[in-house]
Amino acid sequence: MDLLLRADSQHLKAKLSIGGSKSESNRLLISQALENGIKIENLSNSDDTLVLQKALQSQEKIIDIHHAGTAMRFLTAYFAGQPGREVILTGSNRMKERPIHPLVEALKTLGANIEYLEKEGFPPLKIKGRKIDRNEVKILADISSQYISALMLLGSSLVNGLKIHLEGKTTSAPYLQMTLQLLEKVGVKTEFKDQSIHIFPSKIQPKTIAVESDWSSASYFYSLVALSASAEVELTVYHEKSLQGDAALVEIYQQLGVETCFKENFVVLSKNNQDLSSLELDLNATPDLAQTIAVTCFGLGIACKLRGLHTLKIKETDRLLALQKELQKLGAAVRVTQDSLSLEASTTIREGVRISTYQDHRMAMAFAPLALKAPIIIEDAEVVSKSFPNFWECLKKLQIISVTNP
Ligand SMILES: O=C(O)C1=C[C@@H](OP(=O)(O)O)[C@@H](O)[C@H](O)C1
Ligand SMILES: C=C(OP(=O)(O)O)C(=O)O
Repeated sequence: MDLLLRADSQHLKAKLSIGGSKSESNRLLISQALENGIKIENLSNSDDTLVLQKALQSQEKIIDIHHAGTAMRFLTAYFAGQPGREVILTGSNRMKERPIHPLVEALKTLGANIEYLEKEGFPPLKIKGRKIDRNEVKILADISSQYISALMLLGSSLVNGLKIHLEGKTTSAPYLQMTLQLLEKVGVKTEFKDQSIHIFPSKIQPKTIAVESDWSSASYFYSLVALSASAEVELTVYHEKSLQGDAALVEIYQQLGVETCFKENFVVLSKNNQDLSSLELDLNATPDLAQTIAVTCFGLGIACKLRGLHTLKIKETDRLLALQKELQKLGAAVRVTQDSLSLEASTTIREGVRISTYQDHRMAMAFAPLALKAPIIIEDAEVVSKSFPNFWECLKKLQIISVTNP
């Protein structure tokens, strides 16, 4: 389904309830599978969470996690440590191109039995679960933090705990902190010192945990507010103290003219004047914000230089190339390298351009706010369900009107 989007008003006013964080939800689902007394409130309704939940309940031999990176990585470690269980873990065509060898090799050194069924180093995998009693492992930390979170979650179930030594420059570091803090919340003792993470032998506690709403999903409303004439947009449930690294939005978008006011369990976003002519950021810690920020800068006519983006090439699509192609269609002058994107300030935005989304939810959601500047067509708009199934409903509440299959 393609959607033509146009804004009925440049003034945004709405109260929106955003779904639970998929990252927090997916970690807690693994902890819950290990200790079923754990209760989760405000669980994400994203496809990535539903697919993980279904996989954990399934007794089937073949488990297909589609596009969900965290599900693929967390389940690889989880099933490797389930004695007597044998599964084939597979995913979408794109998932079969997303590397998993650092995690598989680390698990094998711990004694796991895992085979690659197609291409060496990539899903699908055949996993024969075993009791894992070795307790020390090293892993490359610069490709995806999800491998390390997967090991930490497994470590919380091991009788001897687990010591994980990180090699190379850590990418997406706040996601490791999120895993550690959620493990602590369910009673697992952890320590992260220098380049080593220690998960101490612990008994997971049957706690009730409330998931905060998803800050990556909030980014699209920050972009909308930045591109509006004026705004008063309430988003629930958010707190000033977050486990999610993408809460860094608050500071980043302050530079782009968005003010955040924290209330009891929600935030109010409003529009301030900004006179920035260019923005330079290292997004190594917050890769999921890159597309939103690049598009906001384009819409505001601000130049930007975004660095620390090497992981974008192995996400749902090659996000650097996808951004470059689609921004160019709109008239942008943009260059990309293996790990950066530079955008020149532009004064015009072409109208009625069809934006391809490359089966990437964030391509659809990052470009949608440009409807405030010019009518825009988003192709395969249903892709948003990977992380944010209610996204288009929220846009409707902000009077961004959509026409189906233009
Ligand atoms: O652990 C997580 O929940 C995630 C970690 C990040 O991936 P990488 O560590 O692969 O960058 C992020 O991009 C992804 O959306 C969610
Ligand atoms: C990269 C993402 O997800 P994953 O790696 O879990 O598929 C994302 O949600 O932007």
